[in-house]
Amino acid sequence: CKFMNIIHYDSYKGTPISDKEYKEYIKKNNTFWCVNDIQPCDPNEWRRIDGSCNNLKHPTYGAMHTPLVKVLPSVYDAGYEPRKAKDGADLPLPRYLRTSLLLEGKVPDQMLTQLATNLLTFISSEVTSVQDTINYVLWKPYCCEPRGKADRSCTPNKIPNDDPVHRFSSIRCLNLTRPESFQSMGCVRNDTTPDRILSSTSTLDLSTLYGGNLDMLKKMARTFQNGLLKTEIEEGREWPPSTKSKTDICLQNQKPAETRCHSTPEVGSNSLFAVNLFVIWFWRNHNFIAKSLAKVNPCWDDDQLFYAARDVNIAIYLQISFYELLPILMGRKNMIMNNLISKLSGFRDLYNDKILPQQSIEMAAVLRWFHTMQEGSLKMYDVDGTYLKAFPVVNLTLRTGFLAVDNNIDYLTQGSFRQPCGKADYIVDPDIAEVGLGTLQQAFDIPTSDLTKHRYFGFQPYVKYLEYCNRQKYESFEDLLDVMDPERVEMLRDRYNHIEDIDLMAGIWLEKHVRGGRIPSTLFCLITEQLGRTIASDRHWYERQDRPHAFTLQQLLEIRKATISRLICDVGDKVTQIQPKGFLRAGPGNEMCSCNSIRSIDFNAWADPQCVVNKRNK
Ligand code: HEM
Repeated sequence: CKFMNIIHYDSYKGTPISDKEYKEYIKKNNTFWCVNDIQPCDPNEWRRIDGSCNNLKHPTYGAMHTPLVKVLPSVYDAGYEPRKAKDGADLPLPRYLRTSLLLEGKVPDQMLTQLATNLLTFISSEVTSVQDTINYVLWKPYCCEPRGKADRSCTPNKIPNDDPVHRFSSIRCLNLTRPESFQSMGCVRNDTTPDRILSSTSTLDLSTLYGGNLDMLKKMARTFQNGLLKTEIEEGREWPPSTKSKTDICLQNQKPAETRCHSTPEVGSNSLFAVNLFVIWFWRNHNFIAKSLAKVNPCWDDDQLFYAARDVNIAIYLQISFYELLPILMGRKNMIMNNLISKLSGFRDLYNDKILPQQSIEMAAVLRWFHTMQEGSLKMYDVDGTYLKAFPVVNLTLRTGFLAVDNNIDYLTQGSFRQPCGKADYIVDPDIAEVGLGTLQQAFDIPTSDLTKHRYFGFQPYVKYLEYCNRQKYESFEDLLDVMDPERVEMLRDRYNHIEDIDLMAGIWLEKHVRGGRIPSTLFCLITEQLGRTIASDRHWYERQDRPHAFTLQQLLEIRKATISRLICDVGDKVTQIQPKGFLRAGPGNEMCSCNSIRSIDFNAWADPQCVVNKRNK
C-alpha cells in the first residue's frame, strides 16, 4: 500500500533526509522537533490532519514544527541577544515601558462583546508555539531563582525599584524563558540566526481541535462510527473526552470538586478559557454537522462523514472569522480592498502554489496587542440575562474542571454575548497586567512579556515596520505624528533616545487605528500580510471551486449563512435567545431574539445523488 511509504523530512529545510541522517536524529533523541514523517501526497485527498501535502511540491510546509516566515529579517546583538539602542546602551526595561506607556484599568467597549476577544484568542491558538509558554510555566519556573542565572534559556523580566505596583511588594523579577528555535532544539547549528518553531499547523484548520497528528486523532478523538468525535455526557451536557489519569494538565482545577480535563489530540484545548470554550463548541459542532450530513446521506460511510463534517466545520469557522468578526475590527472595505474577503457570495480562488503555507513570526507576536482589549472579570448571567457573579479569567487557564461544575459553562456562555470586551485604547485590565497566569506564577505581566518576546524574536525597530507598511521614511520623532497623537509621540520620546530604538510592540500600543477599523494601523498591516498568505497558500481554502472535495455553489451559499449566534444556538449550553450579531452588543437593530429566528445552514444542499441511486437499486 502506497501509504506505508513514510518519507522522513528535515522539518527545518523541508527536504527528505537519508536513513543515516534519520538515525542520527534518533540517536540525539530529537526526531520530534527536527523530523516530519510524511506519507506520499495524493492530490485528491482531503485536507490532511497534520497539515502536510497542502503544497504538493513542498509537502512539509503547512505541518507542525516547521519554520515561520519573517516579514523583515531579524536583528540581534552579539550571541543572538536582543538588539541594543542606537547609542550602544541597553534598551529600556520592558516592565518600565509597559507600566509607563499603558495605563491599568477597565473601560468597557460600547460595541463589541466578549465573543470578539474570545474568538480572537481561539484564532491565536491556531498560530501558536505553545512550547514557549509551557517552558517557563511547567519546565522552568525557576528563572527568578539563583539557578536561573546559569540557564541561558532564562530571560526573566526585571522589575524596577520604583515600579508603580511592586515597589509595595518584594517581587523584583517575573519568570520568563527565551523562545525555542530550531537552533536551541538541536536541529540546526546554534551559531546561526534563531528560527522559531511553529507548534500548530500553519493554516487556519481547527488544529486546536483535531490536533496535528493523525494517529493521535484516531486514538483520542474518533469513534469510527458515523463520522462522530468521541464525547461524554455529564449532567446533560456534551463534552470532549476527558483524561482518566490522576495527574493532568488542568493545574488550576480545584479538586476534589473540579475534575474534568480534556483528553483531546491537542493539549492546548485546556489552556485559556476562550480557547477551551471554542474547542467545546467546535467539537460539538463537528458532531452536529456529521449527524446532519448522515441524515441526508444514509449511504456515506464513517470516513466520508468524518472528513466532510471536518471540512464544513472549518469552513464555518473561517466564514465567521473572515466575514463576521474581522470586518468589525479591520474594516469591511479595507478587507475587500486587500482581497481578504469578497464582495460577492460565490466562489473565489486566490490560490498560488508559489506561496508556501506558513505563518509569519510577526503574526502571533502582534496579535498579542489584543491583550489590551481583554476584560479581566468574566461576568456570568442566567438564561434570562440576570447578572449572577463574576470570575477572573486569569484563574481559568488550565482549569477545565471549573466549566463543568455549578452550571458555570451555562453562565459563562451567556456572559460571552452579554458582556462587553475591553475597549481598544491605551488601557489594560489590571489582572492581565499584574496576575496574568493565576496561581501558575507568583506574578506575571502579559503585555510586558509581549514586549520582551518581541526583542528575543529579533524584531527590527517599530519604524522599520512603519516603513514596510506605509512605504515612506520615518527619521525623526516628529515624523511619527502621521501615525500617533502628539502626546503619544512625546511619551515615546521621553522613553527612547532615538526613533530607531522604539520597540514594535511599544509603537503598536500607541498607534492610531486604521481608518475604517478598530485596530492599530501596523497591526492591521501585519495581519493583512499574513491572512493574504493564509488564503493564497491554502489549496483547501473553502471558497475555492477547484479543490479536492470542493463545495458546490449551493453548499458554499449555505456556508455563507454561518454566524457566531447560530453556532452558539446550535451548540452552546442552554442558549435559546441571543442577538443576531453576536460579536456586537444587543441593542436597537440587534435585539435579543429566539434562536428559531436566526437562520441556519440547510444540509439538504449536501444530499448526494449517489445515496438516492443506491437506495433505488436496493
Ligand atoms: C484578547 C484575546 C487574546 C488574544 C488575541 C491573545 C493572543 C495571544 C497570542 C497571539 C500570543 C502569542 C502566542 C505565541 O507566541 O505562541 C499570546 C500569548 C499569551 N497569552 Fe494571550 N491572547 C488573548 C487573551 C489572553 C488571556 C485572557 C490570557 C490569560 C488569561 C492570555 C495569556 C497569554 C499568555 C500567558 C501568553 C504567553 C506570554 C508569553 O509567554 O510571552 N491571553 N496571546
